[in-house]
This record gives sequence, C-alpha cells and structure tokens, in this order.
Amino acid sequence: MHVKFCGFTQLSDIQTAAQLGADAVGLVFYPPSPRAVTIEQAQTLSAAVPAFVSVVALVVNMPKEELVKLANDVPFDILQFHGDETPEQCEQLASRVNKRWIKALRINVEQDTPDSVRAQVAQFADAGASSILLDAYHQAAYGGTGQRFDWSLIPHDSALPIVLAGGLDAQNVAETSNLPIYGVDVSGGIEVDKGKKDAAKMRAFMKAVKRDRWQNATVTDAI
Ligand SMILES: O=C(O)c1ccccc1NCC(=O)[C@H](O)[C@H](O)COP(=O)(O)O
Repeated sequence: MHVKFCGFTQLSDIQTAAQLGADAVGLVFYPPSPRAVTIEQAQTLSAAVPAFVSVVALVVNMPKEELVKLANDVPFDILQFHGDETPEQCEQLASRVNKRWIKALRINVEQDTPDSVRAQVAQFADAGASSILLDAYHQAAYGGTGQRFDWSLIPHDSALPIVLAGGLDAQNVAETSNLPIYGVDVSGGIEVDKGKKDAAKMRAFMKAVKRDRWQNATVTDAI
C-alpha cells in the first residue's frame, strides 16, 4: 500500500512525512484552498524532500500559462489534476510541461456506479494518466473535505491503479485493506489545523498502514 500525504505548508511537517516513509507528498496550488502554497513556499518545501519521495503538484482548472510557470519554477514529479479537467485537457497540459500525471475523480454517490467510475477511469487511462485518485464529491469544494464516499463504488477491474482519498485517518485506514486500491491519500486526517500537519497523527497513520500491510502480506509480497 502506497501512502500520499497531501496539503503541506510547513517545512518541518514535510520533513517529518519523508522521515516517516511517505511515498509522496502533495502541494496544493489552488489559491482558494486554506492549504494553498505560493511558488516561493513550494520551492522551499520541495527542496526539503529527499530522493525516492515524490512531490505531487495539485492543480484545479489551472490555465496553461500558469501551469508552465509553475513547472518552470518548482521542481515536482507528478501533476495531480483535481478540478474539472477533461482527459484531453489533462493530456495536453501534462505533455506541455512534460510531467507524469494523475487525475482525481470526485465520486458522487447519488449518480456514480462502479461501471460509470470504471468508464471514466478508462478514458483517463487512454489519455495517458499514471493513476486515478478517487475522492468524495462535495458540491462546495473540490477536495480536502474530510468526507468519505461509498467504497463499494470502487471498480474492481480498473484500467489504472487507484489511490483512495477522502476522510481517511489512522483509525479507519485499516478498513481499506481489502479494497482494490494501490494507495491511500490523506490530508485532514493528519492535521491539527488546515495545512498544519500533526507528527503524531502522521506516525499513527503510517503505523496503521504498515501494520496492516505486513499482516496481510504473502511470502511473494514480502520478498
Ligand atoms: O486540500 C485541499 O484544500 C484541496 C483543495 C482543492 C482541491 C483538492 C484539495 N485536496 C485534495 C487532496 O488530495 C486531499 O488529500 C484529498 O481530497 C483528501 O482530503 P481529506 O478528506 O481531507 O483527507
């Protein structure tokens, strides 16, 4: 199980996340978010991330010129499109800045079914996405809402590895162990305040994931 911690604004928090073994750390480039960072903050934060930890730049409907400037100014590894971007827009924007990308789909329990989610994932797979992040739909926010969605809507035969987000924390993350997912993403569940992470919560989250991972490991997994 891979772990992405998202929404860093503080240097010490991102250093702690890396020390604890997070696979990826996310920076939010969406000014309305309480977790948004400036280019200058992002440069400082990304410079503190060691090798083998991916820096993910999260954008929401960002115009091309702004994205080009972001990619020129901040070293990051993966783009996360978390707005209303279509597969074609993601493909064009990501190729313009020469980055691998993932797409967040916000699951609306009133409308979505496993088949509709599978079909959307297939479209983003065709466009070249590396992974899909599934988050809860909220009418007033694009993400970071702390809300879970109905996990039975996660398709089993997805065309892309799925990262599960939305309302996860150290207490409930073990419940994800039998889901068809590649990784988990958390923001609010490791915070004391929006954008301010809590070292104890990050540690507890990692312990819960790793404990569960090794309890369920097969011999092949463990090699
Ligand atoms: O975190 C934000 O403020 C945010 C704003 C706009 C779009 C996306 C945002 N966060 C996306 C994330 O990757 C979060 O980690 C994900 O939504 C899970 O958040 P949470 O439910 O708080 O764990």
